[in-house]
Amino acid sequence: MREALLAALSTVNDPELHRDLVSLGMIERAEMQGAVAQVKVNLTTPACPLKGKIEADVRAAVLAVPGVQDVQVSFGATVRPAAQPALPGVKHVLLVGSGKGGVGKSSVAVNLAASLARDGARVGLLDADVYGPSVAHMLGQGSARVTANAERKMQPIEAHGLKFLSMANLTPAGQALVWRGPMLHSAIGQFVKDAAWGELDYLIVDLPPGTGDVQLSLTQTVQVTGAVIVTTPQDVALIDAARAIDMFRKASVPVLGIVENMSYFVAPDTGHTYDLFGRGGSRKLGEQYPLLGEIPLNIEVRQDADAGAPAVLAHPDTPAAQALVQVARNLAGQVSVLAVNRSLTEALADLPDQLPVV
Ligand SMILES: Nc1ncnc2c1ncn2[C@@H]1O[C@H](COP(=O)(O)OP(=O)(O)OP(=O)(O)O)[C@@H](O)[C@H]1O
Repeated sequence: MREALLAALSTVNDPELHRDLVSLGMIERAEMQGAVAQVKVNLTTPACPLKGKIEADVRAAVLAVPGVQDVQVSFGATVRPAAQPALPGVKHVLLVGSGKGGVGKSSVAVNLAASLARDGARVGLLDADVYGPSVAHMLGQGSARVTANAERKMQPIEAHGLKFLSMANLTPAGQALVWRGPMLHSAIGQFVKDAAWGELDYLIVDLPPGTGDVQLSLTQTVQVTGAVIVTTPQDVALIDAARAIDMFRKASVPVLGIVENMSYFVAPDTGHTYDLFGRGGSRKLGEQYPLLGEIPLNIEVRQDADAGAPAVLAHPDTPAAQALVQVARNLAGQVSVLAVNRSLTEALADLPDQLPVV
């Protein structure tokens, strides 16, 4: 009977990976208890954007097996690491960048991290926006101080289900950082490598806006899985976003997608939609980069950031929070696609040129 279940499950494709669940090694359990089939699917990320579809497809395929009267589908998740893991214990380093300042990059980074953590992933957030660190404030930890552990490594601060490090928790409040390139380079290196991040599925890095020293440092210091570009639909932001994309391309960092923030505003009193900065402009950035989502302007996003709680946790039912959750899941999906495709390519490359004659 197990063979019949597996045969049925091998007809179900992961909608993003375009291969069947059995050959992807995603079926952890397939057995009968009486007339009820028990199937456990091990997803490639707990933030799987298409979990609902996978569940419906599994159910339909297994119900077609003769003798099966009902199906119970359960899920686990193991994030597949990048071909070369970024750091010991860290499966993926994901950069969040923008060309222009003030487009909401830090707000997006904080909410992506919180959303992935709420979905069950182990998440770290590094505030590499050293000149304007806002992550600590957005997580309500502006006055926390970073401590060192027994191995003299920086101990990330824990808040809202994730770990983070920010320059704001190392320098006295209100003081500006006046560092040149080489000092920045070593500080970023320490943030990444000399911190006790522990086991992480995703380390999200909030970059400073633009295309400068910090961005370059990071891509040289650590194996990055990919970058996300945050922009508004406004032409000036899009022009700068295109520059950021070009920088990542030159540094061989894959661009995993675009997030269009402040896409539109729905007036709470009239329900009218206003496209304050234009709309849909991110599509102009090119077909080759997936649009991970369009996030409306919502007063809660700003208020929650000021109050120190990510909107995806504090106001999960608002349209902006829902859009941010979707962006986080779409991003996790893109990371899975990249990781699975890379490991397949590597496995193929490892095959001998000529298979032995048996
Ligand atoms: N979707 C949104 N709705 C409402 N307010 C938002 C939204 N996104 C960001 N904001 C607000 O806009 C301001 C700028 O956001 P944020 O600091 O995240 O931008 P940034 O791109 O990281 O800026 P910087 O270039 O300074 O690093 C903040 O006050 C934030 O709360």
